[in-house]
Amino acid sequence: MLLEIHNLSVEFESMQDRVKALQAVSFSIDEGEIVGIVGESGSGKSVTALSILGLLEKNAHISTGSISYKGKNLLSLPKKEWQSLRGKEIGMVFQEPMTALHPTMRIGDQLAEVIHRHRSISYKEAYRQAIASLAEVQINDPELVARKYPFELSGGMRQRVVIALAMSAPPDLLIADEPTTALDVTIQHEVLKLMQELAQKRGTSIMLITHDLGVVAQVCQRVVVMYAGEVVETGTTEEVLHSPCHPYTKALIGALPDLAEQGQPLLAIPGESPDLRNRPDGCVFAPRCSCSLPICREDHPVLEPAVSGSLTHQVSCWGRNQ
Ligand SMILES: Nc1ncnc2c1ncn2[C@@H]1O[C@H](COP(=O)(O)OP(=O)(O)OP(=O)(O)O)[C@@H](O)[C@H]1O
Ligand code: NI
Repeated sequence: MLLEIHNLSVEFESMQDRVKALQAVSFSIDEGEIVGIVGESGSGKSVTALSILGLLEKNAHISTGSISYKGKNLLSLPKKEWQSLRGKEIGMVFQEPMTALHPTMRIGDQLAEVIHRHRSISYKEAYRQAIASLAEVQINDPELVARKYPFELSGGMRQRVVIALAMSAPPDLLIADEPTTALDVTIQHEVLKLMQELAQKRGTSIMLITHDLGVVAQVCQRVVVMYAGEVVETGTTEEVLHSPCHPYTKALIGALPDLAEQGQPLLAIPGESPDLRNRPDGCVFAPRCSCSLPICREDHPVLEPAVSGSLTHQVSCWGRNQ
């Protein structure tokens, strides 16, 4: 197993209150696997990503759990070691490519600089490889693009450059937080395909955060469904999308006209998400659930096999056998 998150809980503290953003999150990512993380806004997807990267804000407090990467718990690693994994072994791509790029540095130099830093080769050779990596992310005329500044490129081109940057080390794990949300649908498709191909070629695992179940259907082998900072269901893409078990997953999928179609953001389901400052004792989804039982308001369910004996398909729901 490349990455194993176990029982991870994260709280944000402020003067007034304490927001429990993640509650006992557990899931894993295997070598070469693309795992989709889905869930409505505020469900804790980005906090999970930032926890792995060691980029949580100062007011965040990891109250329980471990994040084991290649068998080492990142949370107990010296800060320096964790930092050196980031950008090298663990790459990242975020929604807004501009944040990853230096605004006043030419594309070719940015890439060459990173490549030069991670490998023991001359700058000249690194620049040559930078051009090659631009070609690899299917940028036409890479020599020309290498001389441009980020603001001179379209959003889709910029995100390709960021992917080239993230893949240049190359990483064993790529954490992509809604990498294509800001792009238009046809470009989204191309950029995703590109990430998928690069990952396959290099054996890179991807943790892909997305709002788009069509994207999951297309590129992910496994899915983790999050709700209010908890994993409520997980399984192979086939299991989760075709035999969803949790009422929340069912609601998400039921609201979609066509799963195979990309570019359909998750629709809002009725009701409000729970107050993360004051988590309910029972199931977090119970107040919005159309099939809740008396026990759902009292006791917290845990992840258990969705059908008896299943090792992959797990769900946290008292009504799972009904
Ligand atoms: N620095 C912070 N201080 C306080 N609360 C925070 C902070 N960062 C995140 N949170 C809270 O943690 C919860 C989870 O946020 P997160 O950004 O992980 O959601 P998300 O699933 O990525 O949502 P989206 O789909 O909108 O990106 C939210 O309720 C958010 O308000
Ligand atoms: Ni997010």
